[in-house]
Amino acid sequence: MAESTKTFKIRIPATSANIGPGFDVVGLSLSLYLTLTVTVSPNNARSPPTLSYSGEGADEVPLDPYKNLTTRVALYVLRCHDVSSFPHHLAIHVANDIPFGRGLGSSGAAVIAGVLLANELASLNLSTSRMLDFALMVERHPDNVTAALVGGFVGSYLRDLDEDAQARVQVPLSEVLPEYPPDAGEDWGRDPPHPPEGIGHYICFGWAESIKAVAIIPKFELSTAKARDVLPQSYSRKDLIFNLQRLAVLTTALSRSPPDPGLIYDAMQDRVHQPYRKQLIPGLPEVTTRLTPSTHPGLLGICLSGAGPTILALATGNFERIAEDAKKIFAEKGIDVDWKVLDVCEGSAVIKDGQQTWKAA
Ligand SMILES: Nc1ncnc2c1ncn2[C@@H]1O[C@H](COP(=O)(O)OP(=O)(O)OP(=O)(O)O)[C@@H](O)[C@H]1O
Ligand SMILES: N[C@@H](CCO)C(=O)O
Repeated sequence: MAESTKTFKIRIPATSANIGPGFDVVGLSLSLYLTLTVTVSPNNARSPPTLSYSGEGADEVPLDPYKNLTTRVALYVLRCHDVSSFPHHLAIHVANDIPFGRGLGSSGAAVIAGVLLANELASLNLSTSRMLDFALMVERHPDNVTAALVGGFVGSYLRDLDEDAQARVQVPLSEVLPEYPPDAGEDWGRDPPHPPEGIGHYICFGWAESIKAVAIIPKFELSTAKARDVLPQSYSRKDLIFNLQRLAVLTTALSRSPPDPGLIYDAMQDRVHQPYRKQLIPGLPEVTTRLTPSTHPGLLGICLSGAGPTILALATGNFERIAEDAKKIFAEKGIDVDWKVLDVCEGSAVIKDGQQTWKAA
């Protein structure tokens, strides 16, 4: 029987990590998506995969599948399962709503897209936990990738690994995602570093339905690497306790209906990353202190989204005023912003013939 064309979509949400005190711990999936439309045609003649992009990042992202983050991650996962190349006649169109380098988890989404792509192309049937292992070999903090994969408001940690497993997760990223030569063929390279089992563990928290996220997105990029470089290597006991106390309260406070603005506003304060990042984001201290539940009824709390520069305001109403007032403060610093009101949404999905065929379990 002749094989038919295989088509499916992969949809990954944006994410906001940290939510104030939960640096590298909590993430929230938001209703802005990276969508891949994948077609594999039934033709055995050798042909390289083709990649096209529309939307955010379309003018800067590499379209060479051996250089693009999503397809390189897919190839890594395939090679770990003895599949040495992409299928012939593979075409991928990426429609992207998630702006690059803004603190909305664009790289985490691209990595999860690569893992799901490999899982579908080679029918690997990986568990959610194993998918997370592969993602964590590439993006080494768990907050964005976990929230992108499983969805909702999620807390995660990296397990203390034994010596051998620890060495495996610490291999340089260049070995996990090598620079493939242009004519990378079936026999390319040596065995890739396989992830140990169960690198990351997570739990999904509740989320009060009335809470939406206002993303105030400055029109400049800040790479996560640069925003991590400004952080200190160690912290005082006082600052760590400050964050731990707030995070413990925040994870439950955001699940309660009606939400308590006084409690949430305080619980979203942070002393671990935001104070150090203000030098990279003009307007950050002003926006996060001048907008409060008293000045802007409906506002619950306000923080840096991920590594920034986006500001995340959690609110039950008054969205436009919150966003426009934040915009005015940024304008005083000469920074133009876009803003969007987003819902907390489900995690990643694979869709065939309009039906969802995979979601995290
Ligand atoms: N859809 C995509 N396809 C390919 N590469 C991407 C895609 N999205 C992001 N990237 C790569 O990831 C880089 C941005 O990653 P970075 O970690 O600096 O920021 P971010 O993930 O948007 O923010 P944060 O981690 O703070 O939420 C882009 O410059 C690009 O190289
Ligand atoms: N927790 C990470 C999220 C960005 O990817 C950070 O703030 O650096």
